[in-house]
Amino acid sequence: MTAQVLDGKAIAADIRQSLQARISSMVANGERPPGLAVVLVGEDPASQVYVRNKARACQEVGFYSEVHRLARETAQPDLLALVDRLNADPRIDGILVQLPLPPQIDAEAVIERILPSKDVDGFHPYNVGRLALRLPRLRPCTPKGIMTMLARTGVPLEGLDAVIIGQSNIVGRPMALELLAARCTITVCHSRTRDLADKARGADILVAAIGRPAFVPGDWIKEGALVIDVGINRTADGGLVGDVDFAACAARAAWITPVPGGVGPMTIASLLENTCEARGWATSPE
Ligand SMILES: Nc1nc2c(c(=O)[nH]1)N[C@@H](CN(C=O)c1ccc(C(=O)N[C@@H](CCC(=O)O)C(=O)O)cc1)CN2
Repeated sequence: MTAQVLDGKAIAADIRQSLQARISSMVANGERPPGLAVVLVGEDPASQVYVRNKARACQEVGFYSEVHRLARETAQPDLLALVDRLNADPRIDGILVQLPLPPQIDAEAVIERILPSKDVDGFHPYNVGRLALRLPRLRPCTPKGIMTMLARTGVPLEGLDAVIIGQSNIVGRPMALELLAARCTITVCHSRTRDLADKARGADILVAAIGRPAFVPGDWIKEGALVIDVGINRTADGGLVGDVDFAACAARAAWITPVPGGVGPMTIASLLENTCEARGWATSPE
């Protein structure tokens, strides 16, 4: 089998186009556009790229947006004070603090300070809890974007065996909750998992979110599987590779996401959708 490529870049462009049309007609009717505040602490090069891409996407669809760039040495009380101001700002529907944060800042304390109704990352315990209860409000962007891509395959997910490699709060854990809600059977693997290759070989859906370049070889892939690559690993020559060996895995999978141009752009598209939802504008279900 040779996999069909799930083109996240194209799906994200579709989503932005329909949001842009919706927002311009709402604004023409006198409505205030959705507003997003993005906060970046420090100069991590990858975070700078993601924040720039988020700001550009906001501009493209017609959001009100602000980027707050704070020094790497910023003290936690100063960051919390900014979050408080953004919580109280009526132009701002969504607040996102780019992760990772420098070591002097407790990321959990910052996330918990954001009003759950403005938590467009979906990381606040309230939003994670609601997802766990199958009563989702604002859903974490990367798993939400992956669910949108899976829906585009047209493959019914119910009853499939899903294996997730990686147990992070940003991807692995909420991904498990999303796929469980879609009635898949879930295995979450991590650094202590035994017989990882055997577990991966049983997967109808394999999500690789481990942060190790080309970690998943072709012979871990079940014939006809859906392979989702969340990895963004920078090579010495400045290129990007995912967590799966793309060519070898594509030879066995039915569907596969590329890196770049797969999950990454969908993360940002989901952020835009979440900001519309935080504004009180429902976006269409996938
Ligand atoms: N507050 C958050 N921090 C982080 C999140 C998050 O969802 N919220 N996720 C990741 C990074 N991330 C979003 O912020 C992110 C990663 C990658 C991309 C993306 O578009 N990638 C492109 C390649 C871009 C490049 O050239 O580097 C692609 O895959 O095609 C968007 C968002 C950690 N932090």
